[in-house]
Amino acid sequence: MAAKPVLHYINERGRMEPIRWLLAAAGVEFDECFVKTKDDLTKLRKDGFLLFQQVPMVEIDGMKMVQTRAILNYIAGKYNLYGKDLKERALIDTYVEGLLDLNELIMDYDYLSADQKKQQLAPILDKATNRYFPVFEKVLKDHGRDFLVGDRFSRADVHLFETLLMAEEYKPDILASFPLLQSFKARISNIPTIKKFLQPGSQRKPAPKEEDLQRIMTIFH
Ligand SMILES: N[C@@H](CCC(=O)N[C@@H](CS)C(=O)NCC(=O)O)C(=O)O
Repeated sequence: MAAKPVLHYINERGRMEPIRWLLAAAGVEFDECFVKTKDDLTKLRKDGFLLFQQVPMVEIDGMKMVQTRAILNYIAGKYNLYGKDLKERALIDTYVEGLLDLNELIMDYDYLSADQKKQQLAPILDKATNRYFPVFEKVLKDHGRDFLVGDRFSRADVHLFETLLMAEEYKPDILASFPLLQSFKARISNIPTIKKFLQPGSQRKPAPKEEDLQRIMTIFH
């Protein structure tokens, strides 16, 4: 049996969370080795495990992979979540890049101070509601299938689902004017691997707590 992938990152969602989601969606079990202090990060660097001195790093299939997108691409390709041909892959990439842009806004928001958060939430929610979600509502309408691309579940569905859940944390009724996104969410949440990852006690991470922000910052800066 192949070794489980090992994920090296802080015990927070950040840049690793889409990787956790994709592995979970593919039904792949993984282990996590948390970077808890600056010394832990320094050790990984000294051991030569971080090509650009950064995490996320994922040990998988004998490789020590860095760069979030490269890791996601590998997992998606390996577990058939990357479309049936190059054109589907191009479409999936387009959707995923848009979603990762939005995801990054939310991730950066998670690490702001309480004061900064007050100012920054509205523009992020505005972008989600007026720029990104209408695109996916229209894709679902025009495509008329259960999934965003082709006839099967792909990484685009996983990233959209993850992003919808995150946006709802900050505005629970954010999908009110997107009926197809609501039904998409209900459908995807019933896929067994996704259902499992949604259960309490899974390796899914919540938003970082205010009291942990300072400690997290000292690891990276
Ligand atoms: N492009 C990289 C960016 C990785 C990155 O910025 N990682 C942060 C943690 S989330 C880090 O390791 N920061 C320390 C540093 O850049 O020295 C990726 O997507 O993996």
